[in-house]
Amino acid sequence: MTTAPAGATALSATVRVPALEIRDLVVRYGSGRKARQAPPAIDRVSFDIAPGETVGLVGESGSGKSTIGKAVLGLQPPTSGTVKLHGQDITAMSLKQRSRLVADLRVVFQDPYSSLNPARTIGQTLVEPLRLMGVKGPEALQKARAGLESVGLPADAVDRYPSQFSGGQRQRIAIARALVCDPKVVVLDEPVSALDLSTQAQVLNLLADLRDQRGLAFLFIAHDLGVVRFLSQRTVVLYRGQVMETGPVEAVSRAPRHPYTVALTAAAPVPRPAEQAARRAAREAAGFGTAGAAAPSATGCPFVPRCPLATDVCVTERPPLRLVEGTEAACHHAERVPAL
Ligand SMILES: Nc1ncnc2c1ncn2[C@@H]1O[C@H](COP(=O)(O)OP(=O)(O)OP(=O)(O)O)[C@@H](O)[C@H]1O
Repeated sequence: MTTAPAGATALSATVRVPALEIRDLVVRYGSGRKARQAPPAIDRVSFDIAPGETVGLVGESGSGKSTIGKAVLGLQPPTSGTVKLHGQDITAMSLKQRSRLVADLRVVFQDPYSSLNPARTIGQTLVEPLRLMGVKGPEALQKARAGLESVGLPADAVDRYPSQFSGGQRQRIAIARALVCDPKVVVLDEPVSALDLSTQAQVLNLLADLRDQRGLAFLFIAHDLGVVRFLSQRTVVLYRGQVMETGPVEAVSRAPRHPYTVALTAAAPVPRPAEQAARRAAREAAGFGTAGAAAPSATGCPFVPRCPLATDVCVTERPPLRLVEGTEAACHHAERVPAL
């Protein structure tokens, strides 16, 4: 993680301010007593992203990935905690103040078919965010044309409509729209999951090149580690709104230290059937997929009902993140987690 310790003034000149800093984020949906009693959708999540870095946010459906993305983009107000963009707390800003950040913080959504307005030309779509920044007329059009070229599309695509492009090309247009304002942080919400495998690889390569050329910070949201591994330096594994494990993506993928990461990795499809079968067998031999020994509890680890390693302490005490062999895992039994 890239944060300086509190009060580290002498060091501050040499410590890079993270592009994005999330601290103790809690998000609850709804209001009233029932909502307050239910577990929050996001429960005390913290992580940073440095300029030029990609952090992959992974977890099963419903784990809270999109909610974190929405909180970062200001689409869902946090219940508590902070989200800082280049050191500025954006959760405390008014809508007017936030609108000035429109250029610094952008998003690419999953579905390139529904995210582009079919009735607008590509030029109109790309010029819109520039107009909000006060860039208009020929200058805006020139930026739109340059934006298309930067994602490998011809500049004259400005005159065409989304229906004239394939899924991969549309996702390139969505990336051009996100980058046309020269942002610092981009939320990539499952940006390749609607594309076929070879197109996925091309779009991921393009994103990596653009990140490296421009020093962009990416928050890359995906269901499994396999996809984020290609683009991310670090990963945050989420389950029921809590961070289960975080660390360098290679270490977390190769030797996970949380039983949930093991289950998630073993469940992800791999191109070689023999490897897939071996992973499934290892996972079943370790007891994953069967009910754990202990019952779930509001105070303990949320993975207890599915965890083959769970003991009494897991029911009563929420395990803090701790460093175990190169990754940080929130597991009382991280040392006993079987190898993949
Ligand atoms: N608008 C909402 N109102 C109430 N609950 C919501 C709302 N949006 C999400 N949730 C709940 O918050 C939790 C986290 O959902 P979220 O969509 O962030 O998960 P996710 O990991 O992004 O899932 P997916 O991969 O399916 O998009 C889930 O329990 C979900 O039911």
